[in-house]
Amino acid sequence: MTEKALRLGTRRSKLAMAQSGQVADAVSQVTGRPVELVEITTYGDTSREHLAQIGGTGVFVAALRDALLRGEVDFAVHSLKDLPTAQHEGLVVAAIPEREDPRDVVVARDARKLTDLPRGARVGTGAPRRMAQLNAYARTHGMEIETVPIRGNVDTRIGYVRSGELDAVVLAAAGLNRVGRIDEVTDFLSVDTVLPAPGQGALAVECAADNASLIAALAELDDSFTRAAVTAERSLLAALEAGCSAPVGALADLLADGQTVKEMRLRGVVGTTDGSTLVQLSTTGPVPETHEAALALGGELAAEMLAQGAAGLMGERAQ
Ligand SMILES: NCc1[nH]cc(CCC(=O)O)c1CC(=O)O
Repeated sequence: MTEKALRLGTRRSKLAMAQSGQVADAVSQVTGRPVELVEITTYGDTSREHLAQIGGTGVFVAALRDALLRGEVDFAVHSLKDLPTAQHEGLVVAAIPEREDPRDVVVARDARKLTDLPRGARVGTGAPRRMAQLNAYARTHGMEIETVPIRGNVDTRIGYVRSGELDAVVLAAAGLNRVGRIDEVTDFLSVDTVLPAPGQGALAVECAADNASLIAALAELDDSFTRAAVTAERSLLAALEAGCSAPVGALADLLADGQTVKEMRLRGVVGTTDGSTLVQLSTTGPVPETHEAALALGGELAAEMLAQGAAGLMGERAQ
């Protein structure tokens, strides 16, 4: 007799289906149960407005969470960078699997890199965080680029380059990896040039807080370092009182001495979308052993950034 299938709620975009499918396989392996994908449409999928205009964080996750709370599905997979930082009543992030490449990348015509885009190049991105850092880079490197707000799925965005409407678009490497289009990248951006969004490249597997047996099974997919890193990054975002459409970048990584891991470093950036002002800081501390320690690392860096005027740079944020 086969066991009853677990129901995985997912958006139907190619990216969501790819990452849900990946987690479905892993969950099936640890539970020995089949996993069935249940497609759910979210406001973020149907709205034509720019993300920054829709405003609220988590437009992509609200419908999935409703389905979880109503018991229509057993668990859901989110891109962690789209997940609001506030804990949601009745739900728990039961697993954060190992993060993949957190970097942003460029897909440009003529195989160009960011540094050899032509004068006046039109570069598409809907993220204020990317605009701020790309414009700051251009200003300090004597380049002239025009950042153009776009949205849509990966195919749509790359389509603007293929059609000649834009010279380049900036996307997350992780998303391109998941939909099998990483070969089209023409430049992997150093995180010193563009710091990724908090949680970028990581997934969150969420389920009902009272489903103890599923929580225990999903825990096997959890990667403790990724969890500590993204917890620190998201703590920084929360302490800046910013959301996923704010011009905030954050990345935590490990500093090692040979084979020995020494410390965790957390880097943060906030800026105006025109790139005229950036507050860019980093801090290091012992590798957090607890959730509270990871939160504290983000809180410390946020306090330093706020002391340097970070709050005043987020006036353009959506909410
Ligand atoms: N902004 C939308 C979004 N949300 C998650 C990803 C994929 C990368 C990830 O999971 O971090 C993307 C696409 C992108 O930013 O290019």
